[in-house]
Amino acid sequence: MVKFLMHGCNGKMGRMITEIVKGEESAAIAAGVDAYTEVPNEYPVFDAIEKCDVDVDVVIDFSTAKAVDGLLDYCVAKKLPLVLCTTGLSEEQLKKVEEASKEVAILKSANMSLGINLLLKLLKDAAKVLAPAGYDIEIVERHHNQKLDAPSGTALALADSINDELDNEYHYVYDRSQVRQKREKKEIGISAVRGGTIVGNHEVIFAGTDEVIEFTHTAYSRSVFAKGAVEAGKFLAGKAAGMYDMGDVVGL
Ligand SMILES: NC(=O)C1=CN([C@@H]2O[C@H](COP(=O)(O)OP(=O)(O)OC[C@H]3O[C@@H](n4cnc5c(N)ncnc54)[C@H](OP(=O)(O)O)[C@@H]3O)[C@@H](O)[C@H]2O)C=CC1
Ligand SMILES: O=C(O)C1=N[C@H](C(=O)O)C[C@H](O)C1
Repeated sequence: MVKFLMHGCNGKMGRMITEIVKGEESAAIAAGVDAYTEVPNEYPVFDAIEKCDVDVDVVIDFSTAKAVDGLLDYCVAKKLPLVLCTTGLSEEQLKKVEEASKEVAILKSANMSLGINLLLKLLKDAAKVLAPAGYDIEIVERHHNQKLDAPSGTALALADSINDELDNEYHYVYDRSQVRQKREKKEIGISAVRGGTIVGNHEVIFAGTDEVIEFTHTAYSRSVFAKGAVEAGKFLAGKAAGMYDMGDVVGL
């Protein structure tokens, strides 16, 4: 039985994971951490990770970027593997994640769904053919009105996957209202829409002369992220220090 510490247990994702883990025979949530502790939970909940003294095997995190520094310190101190799903991390925090991964296993992924992780691969093939043929690349993401970060971590991961394939020669343009010139060839435009309860929608557009190819992924429920996170948690238990990704879990 793999015992999870659910970091951000009372948020939208934390609650979804709590429900999904109930149907698991090989995993359970042993403790939670959340800034919001005014609701009853089936497991002990702490209002700060430093206070958590429950024995666990893996930490699953869906919280907020400002909580990630303390989380990394805790995982390193307790030698705990970490499934890091929070998005919107700063450059400094990303470096801290790399440093921490020298001490513990860290699986960092902006999107735990199978569909997006497959798309990360498919886009490499598309970019290899379409970018040299002069197609412009644009990404549009849509999310609910409670989301803190923009653009989404997934949009950035999709752009990075394409850019890696193109020798990292492309730069990202987030706000065209400030760009008083025509689009450059080697740019990836990234636009964010926020509204209502949209769970998550990502479109990658390759626009050529008289031809457009679009890849679209839509999450209709947070369960696609939650199921991926639970699988990742089970996968990471007992793993050696290092950086892992969802490709390692789903075999991509
Ligand atoms: N990788 C993936 O597949 C996915 C990633 N995400 C990312 O996960 C994160 C959380 O998303 P979501 O669940 O929708 O957000 P929510 O805001 O619904 O949940 C976050 C929870 O974390 C709590 N929190 C705040 N500070 C701390 C702290 N110091 N320690 C522990 N918990 C804290 C919040 O409490 P309070 O509200 O009181 O501040 C809240 O309950 C976001 O960054 C989002 O982008 C989301 C979906 C999928
Ligand atoms: O905040 C969300 O809700 C989501 N965040 C992730 C991101 O920033 O990419 C993943 C998913 O799209 C939902």
